[in-house]
Amino acid sequence: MAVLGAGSWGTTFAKILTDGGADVVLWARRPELAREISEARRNSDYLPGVNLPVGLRATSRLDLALAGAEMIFVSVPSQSLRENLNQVEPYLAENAIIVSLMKGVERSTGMRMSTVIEEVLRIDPARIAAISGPNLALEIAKEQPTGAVVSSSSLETAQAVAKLATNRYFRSYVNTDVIGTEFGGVLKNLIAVAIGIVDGVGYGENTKASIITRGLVEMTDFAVAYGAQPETLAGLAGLGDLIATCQSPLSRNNTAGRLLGQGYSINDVVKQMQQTTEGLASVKPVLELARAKGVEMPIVEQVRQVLEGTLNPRDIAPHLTTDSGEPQGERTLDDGQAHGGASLWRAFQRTLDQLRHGGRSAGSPRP
Ligand SMILES: NC(=O)C1=CN([C@@H]2O[C@H](COP(=O)(O)OP(=O)(O)OC[C@H]3O[C@@H](n4cnc5c(N)ncnc54)[C@H](O)[C@@H]3O)[C@@H](O)[C@H]2O)C=CC1
Ligand SMILES: O=C(CO)COP(=O)(O)O
Repeated sequence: MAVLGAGSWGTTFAKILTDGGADVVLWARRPELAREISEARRNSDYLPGVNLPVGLRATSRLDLALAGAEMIFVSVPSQSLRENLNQVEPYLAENAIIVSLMKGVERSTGMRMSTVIEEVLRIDPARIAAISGPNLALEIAKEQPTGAVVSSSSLETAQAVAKLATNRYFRSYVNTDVIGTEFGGVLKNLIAVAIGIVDGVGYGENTKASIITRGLVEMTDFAVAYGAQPETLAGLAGLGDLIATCQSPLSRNNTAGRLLGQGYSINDVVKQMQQTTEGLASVKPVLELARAKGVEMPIVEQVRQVLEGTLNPRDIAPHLTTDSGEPQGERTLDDGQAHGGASLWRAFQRTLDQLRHGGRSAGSPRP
């Protein structure tokens, strides 16, 4: 099988698969990195201090990496996925399964990674899977015990991938909620940026716990509006990843937020970040998708304002400080009474909206 992308997560995932007994070829863009991985068994820029398994091979030749590969795991920055898939297509084995390891949406279209894969490679969704969960690469590369979720519209595909992506320190669970699993990974990055900002400003645990909890509500309402199961957002791909990313200084999203909170401008932060920071590119498309479904995301909105320099990081809060201040329940559009009226009303509005627009929601980007 092949893993495409030899950054921190691609290399770590190649190790997970190899340690699980699979025969893996890792594709690196740069020949010198492929050489370092194959010969020195190291990827010193991305995973300092980690010894890679002896069986893991690396190459900078995409044709060699893909030759006969029945399963292809993709871990490149979300914004370059489309261009990479165009290069993959000529070498794709018939019936190969493609697995996304990425946690972003395409900025120009708002599409999830599995839908970009489906569109570019024109393959049956049953041959596509996505993996997500609390998976800080360096911790897993050091073989610290961890869980993740493999999701595919085909349970059989999810199970086949999960069997291979399991070893003594890594356990893969399965589900068929691809929307919830992918959006969980995308949205927790945005909340992690907010928590980084809070850390950078110097606020304490109450602010963080309030933002994490309110953030989970935003994540759940958003994902459910696009067809996800709420339970997925309460699982490893939602709450699990939210906890890991918000707590850890290893998180690039959290780190970027911290720098913003300390007063650096977005340009300075982008210059300082050496690795992929998906959250920074996802804010705008996520807010557009939220608007299309009438979902309120005050925390993500404040992250956008801090990124644009229109909100002082010290003013970040679990709620918009400019809102009416009217008492409300904890779910969005909820009046606080213990009934399902708010969500029923939302579902009704959504159905009406879709009927008006021939089955698609108004002006919605393609998630
Ligand atoms: N690092 C982590 O802990 C985890 C990362 N992810 C996700 O994995 C994806 C990849 O992230 P990382 O490996 O962490 O990023 P990274 O920044 O460590 O590595 C990205 C890799 O992609 C390569 N790359 C950059 N531009 C490219 C292009 N145009 N075409 C092909 N390759 C290109 C880089 O050379 C590098 O090897 C992201 O979507 C991230 O959210 C998911 C779970 C954990
Ligand atoms: O997705 C991750 C952990 O699950 C990695 O988070 P960062 O991209 O913020 O480093």
